[in-house]
Amino acid sequence: MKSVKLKPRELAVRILTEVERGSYSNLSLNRHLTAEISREDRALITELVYGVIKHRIRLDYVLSKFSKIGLNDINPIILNCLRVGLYQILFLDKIPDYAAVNESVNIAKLYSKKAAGFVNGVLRNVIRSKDGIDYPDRVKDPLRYLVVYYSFPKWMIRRWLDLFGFEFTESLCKAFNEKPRMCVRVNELKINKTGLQAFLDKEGVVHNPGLFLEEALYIDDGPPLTELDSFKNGYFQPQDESSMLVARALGAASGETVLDVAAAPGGKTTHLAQLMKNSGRIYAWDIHPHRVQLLKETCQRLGVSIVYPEVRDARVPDKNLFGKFDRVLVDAPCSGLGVIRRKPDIKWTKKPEDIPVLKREQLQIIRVSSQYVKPGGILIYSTCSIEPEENREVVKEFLKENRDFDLDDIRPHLPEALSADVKEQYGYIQIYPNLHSIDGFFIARLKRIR
Ligand SMILES: C[S@@+](CC[C@H](N)C(=O)[O-])C[C@H]1O[C@@H](n2cnc3c(N)ncnc32)[C@H](O)[C@@H]1O
Repeated sequence: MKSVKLKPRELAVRILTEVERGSYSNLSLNRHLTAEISREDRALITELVYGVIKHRIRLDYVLSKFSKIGLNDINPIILNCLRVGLYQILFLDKIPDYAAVNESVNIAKLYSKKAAGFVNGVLRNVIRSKDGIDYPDRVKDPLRYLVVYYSFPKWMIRRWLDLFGFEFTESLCKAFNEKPRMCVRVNELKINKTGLQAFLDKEGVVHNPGLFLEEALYIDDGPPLTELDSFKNGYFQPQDESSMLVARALGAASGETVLDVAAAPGGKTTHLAQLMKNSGRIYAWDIHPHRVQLLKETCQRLGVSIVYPEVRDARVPDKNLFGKFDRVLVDAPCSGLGVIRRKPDIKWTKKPEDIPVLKREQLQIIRVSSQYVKPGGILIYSTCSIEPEENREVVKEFLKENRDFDLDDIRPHLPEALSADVKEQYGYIQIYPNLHSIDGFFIARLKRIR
């Protein structure tokens, strides 16, 4: 059966079933959302897939109250039919409840009449009682309430309650469940901002200015980005504003020699090249060959010619390069717990035991990479995580064992609206989606003082 023949909800059920079997949701969506599918249908399928992934615990909690069969005993495809139907009933106002039920029943019919009857019965029962669903008590059992109502694994909520307390954790959960806006960076090597805005207007794209940065634009509606001529011509690069702050914080100037040790797919490398006006040299490494290939393609599309990509393991030191770089960027592999808005699978794929493993790897990478910085040079350490172990603890441990480095004031390199949030010692910033409306990120600026 070819995907293009499937109806949007059928396709959503199929993608969700693939994701449960181990596919990444974004890759599965890209594979199935072919050009033949209308813009509206693509938007609906994406909404249903991400919605069900984001709200899985809450959906299953409600279903288990209305199903006589235990959820583990339901065929995975039928269970996803139920989840897709329920997601529309609970979260999408624009779809009438009866339409959501009928569509799920029709998909179930493809499997068996009995399954269709079951789906119909469960969803109709939910509709009758949807305003009186009994969730865990917010005051008496805050942990379980947050887990169920916002659908996060218990270990994450426990960790955040310890770190931030209830109010902040709840607002963090809400922000992570919001639909992220698509942000792009104007590629000033090829076009200026007004030029790009005019081009996007002609392509029927609805765009709005960045929240913090001149070079950022939000794309709020329009055709799929990668199909636009403005994309193919390399006039912009999809990138969140948080991620753009990293290259800004490094502060590289034209003509300098820069090393980016974990560079693929190249969002920050190509931003650096832009800030350096495509003059100087950027050595860009990544451990994964297929990702280095992506980086090369991005450089080519954006007209960046000062990047020297290489497949390399940043944990392995290269003595010949010690002290050779004006600036080094360590955009470390991390848990990604700051970007759950964009990658909801992270809720279910990351485990608490991953964090100490990542921390060890991050420390290894920063220790080795710091040796490439010239005396007086700058080292940036960044992650898209909000976990202190991967962030300020890595920096703290690194500084404790490296008297050659010190924190350097990051504030002059940040937009004013954010520099106010930099805490004493002024060397780093932690960005949270609930406070700043951009992805969760950590950026530390260190200087080699000896
Ligand atoms: C956060 S991502 C980098 C994103 C990139 N800087 C950008 O802005 O597009 C981290 C990268 O580190 C790479 N990586 C993981 N372990 C590595 C290692 N030991 N050496 C070099 N790269 C590594 C991963 O393949 C991944 O591409």
